[in-house]
Amino acid sequence: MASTFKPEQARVPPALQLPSPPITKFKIGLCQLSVTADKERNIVHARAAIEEAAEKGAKLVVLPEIWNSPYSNDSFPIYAEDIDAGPDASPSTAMLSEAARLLKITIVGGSIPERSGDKLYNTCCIFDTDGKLKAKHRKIHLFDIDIPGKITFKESQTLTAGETPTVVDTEVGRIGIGICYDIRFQELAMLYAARGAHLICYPGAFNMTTGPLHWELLQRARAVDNQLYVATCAPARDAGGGYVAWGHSTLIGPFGEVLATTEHDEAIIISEIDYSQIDLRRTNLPLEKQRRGDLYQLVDVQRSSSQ
Ligand SMILES: NC(=O)CC(=O)C(=O)O
Repeated sequence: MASTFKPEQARVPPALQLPSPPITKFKIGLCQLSVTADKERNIVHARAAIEEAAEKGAKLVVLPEIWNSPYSNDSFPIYAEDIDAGPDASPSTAMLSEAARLLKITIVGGSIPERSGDKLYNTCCIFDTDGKLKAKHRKIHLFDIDIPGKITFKESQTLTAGETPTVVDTEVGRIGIGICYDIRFQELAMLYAARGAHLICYPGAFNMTTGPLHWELLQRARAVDNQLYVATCAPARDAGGGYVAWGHSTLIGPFGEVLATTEHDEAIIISEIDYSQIDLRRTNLPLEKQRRGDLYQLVDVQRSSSQ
């Protein structure tokens, strides 16, 4: 079969010059929240946590994956909101927008089940300091796994996968977004690095089987391979819930170092990000210059098809 693939067009250029965001040193707040079956309570609770993080100096606040609903295929259709239909149809994102505007902070709003037409997505909304919705990331890689006797979960029973990687320019830098299972796919993180991201945020809800072995390992791998910051935010553990989350929200630096983390209870992590560390580590280890583009290359499908 004839191929239309043109490697010379698809080649990813060396990592972009890092853009200069308005602030390069700031506090991030990771709100590891308890989530219940009561959506209204979840919204009020998330708002209080965002306010507390902002009070403690956070300029960027990150929420967990699926923070307004239990994490289950039965719940997704019931709790889903039509984000594009405006604040009345989406009380969860209306709250995030208002909080971002009033507190003048950037919010990476974890994720909620989104209804769009007859489809459901696992969607993260990013709000700017003026409360505007800057971007929406729909989980690209659905969590379909089967580890017999341990955990079987198939998000694809109810959810549709997103089609677009998301990189967004904010007051606190260029941020790439992934949701939970997206962290397992290193190409996505490489793509974000090539597009000049300073930070990748992964709202995520790993579980008691994969969490202990993979959660921190994957975060550190994404950070050290791409020499950027990685922030994750998980729900707090409910040992009696249907899906038991691993917790352990974390901030990783561009040298692969754990800068801040927590266990599985509710917590608000406040930690400092300093983007000068990215330049420092890229000078110490000039991986980008040493990459053997003559032997292997990453393909940015979107960029190559728009050329
Ligand atoms: N819940 C997820 O999307 C991912 C996860 O738990 C895993 O990859 O393990």
